[in-house]
Amino acid sequence: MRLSIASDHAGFDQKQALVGYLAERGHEVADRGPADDGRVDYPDFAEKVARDVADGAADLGILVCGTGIGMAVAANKVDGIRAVNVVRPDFAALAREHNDANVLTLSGRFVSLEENEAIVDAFLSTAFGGGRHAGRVAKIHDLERKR
Ligand SMILES: O=C(CO)[C@H](O)[C@H](O)[C@H](O)COP(=O)(O)O
Repeated sequence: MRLSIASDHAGFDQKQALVGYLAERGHEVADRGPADDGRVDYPDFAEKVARDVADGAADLGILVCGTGIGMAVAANKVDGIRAVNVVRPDFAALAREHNDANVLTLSGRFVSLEENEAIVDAFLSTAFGGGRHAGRVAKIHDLERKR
């Protein structure tokens, strides 16, 4: 799978670890930064990953900040993005199956790396269910045209 990943300073250590974790599992990983743990603003990095996904350069995106909340809020401002902030694996699977979520945002400060790896595994291994969910996802995108 082609993945785009980024963080802010609060998610940097886990982002670095996840890049290796995902590459070891055969994914093509585009690390969109930052390159060190210096203080940065999460919207700048959320936009990079969100645009990779929205433009089709990546299949799915992963963002890590302190809570994952700021990254989700920012990424969802890009048309076509359905970013979800997830702290448990079953929610990650449901976000893919029901919501066709295309960006996963993680907490680097409140969730362990091992837990986040399990969340990522669930997210990447679950397909969109379609069916009754497809019309609901289409209605989400109708909202973009009403902005
Ligand atoms: O946006 C966030 C909270 O919703 C992220 O967790 C950020 O990483 C956090 O705000 C960064 O905080 P800091 O005090 O500037 O390190």
